[in-house]
Amino acid sequence: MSERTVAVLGAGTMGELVLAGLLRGGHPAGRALATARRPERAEQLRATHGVRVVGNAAAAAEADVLAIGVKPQDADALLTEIRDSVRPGTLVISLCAGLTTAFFARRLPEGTPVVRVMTNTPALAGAAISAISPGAHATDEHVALAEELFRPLGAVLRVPEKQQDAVTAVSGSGPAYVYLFVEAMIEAGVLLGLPRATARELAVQTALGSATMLRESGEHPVTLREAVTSPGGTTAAALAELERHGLRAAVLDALGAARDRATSLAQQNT
Ligand SMILES: NC(=O)C1=CN([C@@H]2O[C@H](COP(=O)(O)OP(=O)(O)OC[C@H]3O[C@@H](n4cnc5c(N)ncnc54)[C@H](O)[C@@H]3O)[C@@H](O)[C@H]2O)C=CC1
Ligand SMILES: O=C(O)[C@@H]1CCC=N1
Repeated sequence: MSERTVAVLGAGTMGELVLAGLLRGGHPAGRALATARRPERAEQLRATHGVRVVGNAAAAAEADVLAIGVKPQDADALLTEIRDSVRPGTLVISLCAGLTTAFFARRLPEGTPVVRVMTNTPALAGAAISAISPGAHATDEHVALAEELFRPLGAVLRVPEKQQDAVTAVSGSGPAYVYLFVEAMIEAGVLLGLPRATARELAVQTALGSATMLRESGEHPVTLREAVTSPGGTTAAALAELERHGLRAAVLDALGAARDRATSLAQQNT
């Protein structure tokens, strides 16, 4: 990867995380480009990362790998802008929720390899999970390049493209569900009389510890939950309330809604 020039087109929240990961992984800043819509944003990217910030067409003409970090609704306009500048064999990597590799292929020169990646914001802490799917013209080598680009952000895995909308529902949007749950635990702690700082420390460390246990023990969540739940005890009382309020059904419906939204983004942007 280090001998290739990588451009992040639309370096917003996710694009900047990809850029930062690339540079953290030792990629020379001289071989990294970014594009931005606002001049202040361009200046910020230059100052923070020491990369060149250029126009979309110039980036597309120079780079060997293009990471597309714009919102799904902005992808069509961006692709129209760069189409005539993309060189044969340039690898295009989409970060966009919902949009298919076929959407990109239709708007790029014939045969352009496209790889679709769904990552998530814990990339900021090197703890993302990035799911990678090759499009029609992407080879194993292209997927390996995408893996190399996303590995500094955290874990990577390959998934068939037809699973990407479900992946988006689970892990792409997933951090928001976890933050909501932790936020609710903090508020509940405050309601029970704990100082806010104490409630925050207890809730955050409990989320971190529980996630660490899930990963390191390899146990099923049910087994870990049962180990916390004493007969007639406090946890059983709490879990009964969560079930009574339909937590499980709410999660099923929420992830279904996220998946459906990803699918409709694709339908609105064919
Ligand atoms: N935020 C998240 O947690 C995740 C987002 N994604 C996907 O990543 C993509 C980006 O999302 P965010 O980073 O959250 O959005 P964002 O709004 O922070 O970043 C998009 C950036 O693209 C820029 N942009 C738009 N059109 C442009 C153009 N023509 N030329 C240059 N720059 C342009 C915008 O100014 C903005 O800075 C989306 O497609 C989203 O579906 C995927 C996984 C997680
Ligand atoms: O909310 C969204 O549409 C993006 C995609 C996954 C996470 N954030």
